[in-house]
This record gives sequence, structure tokens and C-alpha cells, in this order.
Amino acid sequence: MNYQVIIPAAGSGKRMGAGYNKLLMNLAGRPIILHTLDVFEKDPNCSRIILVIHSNDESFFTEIGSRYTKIHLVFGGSERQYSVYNGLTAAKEEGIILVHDGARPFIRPETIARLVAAAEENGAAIAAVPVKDTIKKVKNFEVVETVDRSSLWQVQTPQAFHFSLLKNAHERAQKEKYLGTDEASLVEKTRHSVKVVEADYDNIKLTTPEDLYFAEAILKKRQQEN
Ligand SMILES: Nc1ccn([C@@H]2O[C@H](COP(=O)(O)OP(=O)(O)OP(=O)(O)O)[C@@H](O)[C@H]2O)c(=O)n1
Ligand SMILES: C[C@](O)(CO)[C@H](O)COP(=O)(O)O
Repeated sequence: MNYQVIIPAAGSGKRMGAGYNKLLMNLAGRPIILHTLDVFEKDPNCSRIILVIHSNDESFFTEIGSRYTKIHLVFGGSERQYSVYNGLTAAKEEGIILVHDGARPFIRPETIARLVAAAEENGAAIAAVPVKDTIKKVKNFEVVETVDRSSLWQVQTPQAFHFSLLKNAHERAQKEKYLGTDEASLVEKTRHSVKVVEADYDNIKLTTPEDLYFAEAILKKRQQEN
């Protein structure tokens, strides 16, 4: 089943502390964002990549345009949610649409395929992995509650939706002025069910400097697999 993907890549990477967009940082000799784009450019089921960029990075992304035939560039907003919404305006209003963080370069094609199938069937599906650590609610550095982790999952991207379901959820959030940290939380507010597809623990989001060490190790392991 064909799908479109919105790739939000317009963040400032504050937690990475590079002083510029972390997605332009080097990973195995290439900017992180190119590793992510490669997955979708190579996927024959991906019909369109809507890449949401910061105006500061326009020249970089314009330059790579010739190597990535599926890309449509859109400018982002001050929040991730606004960037994704801007991406929706450049999408074809049909079929299945995915949202995938540019900061997650290790997504596997087989996970994408499972998510697309689940979204086709249910309307909404997200990648996630079961929590491994004990999770506690903490206030002023004091434990308030230990949360039962048997039903807790750590949510990732891609998140996959019927186009109209995602568009309606974003429009409602814009109208009612609420922000979510992922697309599924906006869809949940419309009371539509969201299916979970178990993904990989190495589908990490490169957020802080330590993640770059993990990324080098993941890449090395993937090269051994191929
Ligand atoms: N206004 C924003 C904020 C984030 N993103 C994108 O959303 C993804 C997940 O966001 P995050 O990892 O938080 O990236 P940053 O916002 O850049 O990081 P930080 O919060 O540390 O500044 C990233 O690919 C980022 O580029 C975006 O397109 N527009
Ligand atoms: C969408 C997401 O990657 C799911 O875990 C996460 O919520 C993004 O959070 P961020 O702070 O915008 O990186």
C-alpha cells in the first residue's frame, strides 16, 4: 500500500547542544537527516516525502533536492506540532500518511510496512516498545508514585494514519489551542482508537549527545547485518 510521509526536521536541537540543527550533524560521514531520508527514498511504497525544514537550513535542503526525487520542502513552525501541520498542507489529501521524526534514522522498512497495514485497517497506528525501566512520578526530586509498568510503552515514530483522521485531529487542536508531543495524542482526543505496533529498541531519537554514541554502535551492527 502506498503512503506519504511527513518528516519534521525543523527543530533547533537545543538538548543536543550543537548550536545548530542536530539533523545536520555528521553520522558515519553523512548528515543524520540523510540517513533518515534514505529509508523513505528507497521504499517503493513511499510516494511522497514532505520534508519540513527551518528557513536557516533552506540552502542545504535545496542542494540535496536533486538526489531525493520524492521530496517536497515545507517550512516548519515554532513547535513540532505546527511543523507537522504545515507538512499536512503539502500532502495529497488521500490514503495513508505517516509522520516520522527526522531525528530517528534507524527505522526499518519492515516496521514501516507493518504500520501502514495497521493504519489501513484501523485508521491509526504507532510504533512503540515496552518500557524496560521502572517509572516513577517525581515532584521536587521526591518520589510521589511508582507507576505499574506492565501497561507502559515508550512511543516512537513513525505514526501512521488515514489522511482525513490526522488532518481533522490537527485542525481540532489548532482550533482548541492544545499541543501534543505526538500526533497520536491529538487523534486520541477525537476518541478514535490508536493501534500499537511493536517496533525496535534501536529506533532511537537522537536527542542528547549520548545518543550519538549509541547511533555509531547501531550503525555498526546494521552494517554487520547487511
Ligand atoms: N519546531 C519543531 C521542533 C521539532 N521538529 C522536529 O521534530 C523531531 C523531534 O523533535 P526533537 O527531537 O525534540 O528535535 P528538536 O526540537 O530539534 O530538539 P530540542 O527539543 O532538543 O530542541 C525532530 O526531527 C525535529 O527536527 C520540527 O520539525 N519542528
Ligand atoms: C513524537 C515522539 O518522537 C514520540 O516519542 C516524541 O514525542 C517527540 O518529542 P520531542 O520532544 O518533540 O522530540
